[in-house]
Amino acid sequence: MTGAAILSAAEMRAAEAELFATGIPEYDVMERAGAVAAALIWRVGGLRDTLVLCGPGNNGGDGFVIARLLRTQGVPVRVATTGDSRTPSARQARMLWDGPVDDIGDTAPATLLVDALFGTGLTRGIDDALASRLRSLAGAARKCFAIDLPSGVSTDDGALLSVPPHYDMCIALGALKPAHVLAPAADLSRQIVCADIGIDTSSAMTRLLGPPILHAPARDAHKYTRGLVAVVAGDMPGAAALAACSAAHGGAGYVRLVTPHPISGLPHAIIQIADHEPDSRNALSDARIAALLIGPGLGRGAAAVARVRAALTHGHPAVIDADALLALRETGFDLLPGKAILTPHMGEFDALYGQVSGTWLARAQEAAQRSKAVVILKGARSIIAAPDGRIAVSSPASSWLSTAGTGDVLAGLCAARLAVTGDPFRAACEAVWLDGDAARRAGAAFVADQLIAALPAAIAARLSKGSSC
Ligand SMILES: NC(=O)C1=CN([C@@H]2O[C@H](COP(=O)(O)OP(=O)(O)OC[C@H]3O[C@@H](n4cnc5c(N)ncnc54)[C@H](O)[C@@H]3O)[C@@H](O)[C@H]2O)[C@@H](O)CC1
Ligand SMILES: Nc1ncnc2c1ncn2[C@@H]1O[C@H](COP(=O)(O)OP(=O)(O)O)[C@@H](O)[C@H]1O
Ligand SMILES: [K+]
Repeated sequence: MTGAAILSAAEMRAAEAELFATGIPEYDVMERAGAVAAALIWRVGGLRDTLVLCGPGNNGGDGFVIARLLRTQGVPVRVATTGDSRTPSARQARMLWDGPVDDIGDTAPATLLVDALFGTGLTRGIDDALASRLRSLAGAARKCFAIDLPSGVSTDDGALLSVPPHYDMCIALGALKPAHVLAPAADLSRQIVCADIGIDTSSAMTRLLGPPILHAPARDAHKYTRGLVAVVAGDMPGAAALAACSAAHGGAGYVRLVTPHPISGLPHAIIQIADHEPDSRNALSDARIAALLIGPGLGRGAAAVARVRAALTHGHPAVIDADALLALRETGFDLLPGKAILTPHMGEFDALYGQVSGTWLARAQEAAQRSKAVVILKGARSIIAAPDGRIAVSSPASSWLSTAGTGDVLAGLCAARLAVTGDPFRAACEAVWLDGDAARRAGAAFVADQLIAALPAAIAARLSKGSSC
């Protein structure tokens, strides 16, 4: 899996412990962290007067290193603290700082503010007086930097434990944390930069969604080897039509729309199969179907549940969306094929899985394990979870996606990528990435049809070198 690693506070501590076990002293890692952060602040802030706020733990220790290194560059730096430094590394960093140390309660503001109060060690909301002092110093500064995390956020779920200010840059140390990718904490910083401090993150199971590498069809490809997608339509044919078009533009070799009523206005390339049998038996028994999509416009009630049940008996790799997700409440998850992608938005997620506790990452993970399927929890940032523990979190997508039919487009795209790759997690990751990129290309106020039109360009941009189009 590509994309920057996302580690929880406990995983970060374990990764640091592994690094220390190789013989690297903890303080050296703090120096490294401070050096990378100071270089980033120097690049943005230059010689402007700077106030570094240092807390009692190692986050505060990072702050003392940053202050010392900026000072050696000639930056006028002041440090203000909440009190004593409580860890050995923080004390060492403080000892090496030879400038004055103010009390945070009465220090003067500066042009640049560096928040090194609390990082992954925050256990509860910071008290109101300190939180309000942080906000007023940040409000008086021209630029604010958060070291590792904005002080006052919960590392593992992105909740705000107190009311933090907004930052121009958050410098994540060693790895991203869930609070860097989950709202509301993730929305506090205009820019989030991850600083390499020597932590090995190669085995991280949770990652930011990275750009996929796609391949043009093989030289000897034909429509069936490229992937046959069957889309099952229902009561509202428009949604299935959108999904079918999306599958066709998403790279499938052949798209069949199995529909009870002929749909006009579709591209001729989409083959419509009249479905006069309620169980679609003949239309779906073709062993060449590489991905089945059911849900967009399906409808609800006993007939829809029966249709889902019948469609899934063929065992084709499947994408289950919209109304078909609700039907799964009746059928249970055992009906799902070995390769399946479920695409609930938050409402469908709650309806399907009930109240699952924990962070959104943990909830998506538990849902994937319970249903033994890849789950895309859709939202401004979508979470893609596989039953084996892998999770990818997308960067925020264009908010213009909040328009009717874009879920159908994503479902069709998932089906196309599933048909092409045969790998549900990879397909889901590719689909979410391409969907987000197509939305960016579609610009403002697009409708779902225009999102589909932008898919070929999004795919072309991710083709591997050597792929011809
Ligand atoms: N362990 C390491 O080697 C490294 C740690 N690093 C830094 O260390 C940070 C984690 O350090 P710590 O574990 O010391 O934790 P923090 O520095 O985030 O904060 C912990 C301290 O704050 C106190 N505290 C927690 N919640 C509080 C609250 N609501 N009000 C007042 N005090 C509160 C705790 O009692 C403790 O003294 C990371 O975020 C990162 O910035 C980096 O230097 C990289 C290396
Ligand atoms: N505010 C937003 N910012 C970014 N993406 C969004 C936002 N709101 C919705 N989306 C995306 O738009 C799509 C909407 O899907 P869905 O709710 O199923 O819509 P529909 O049923 O109308 O097709 C999902 O891919 C979701 O991730
Ligand atoms: K901080």
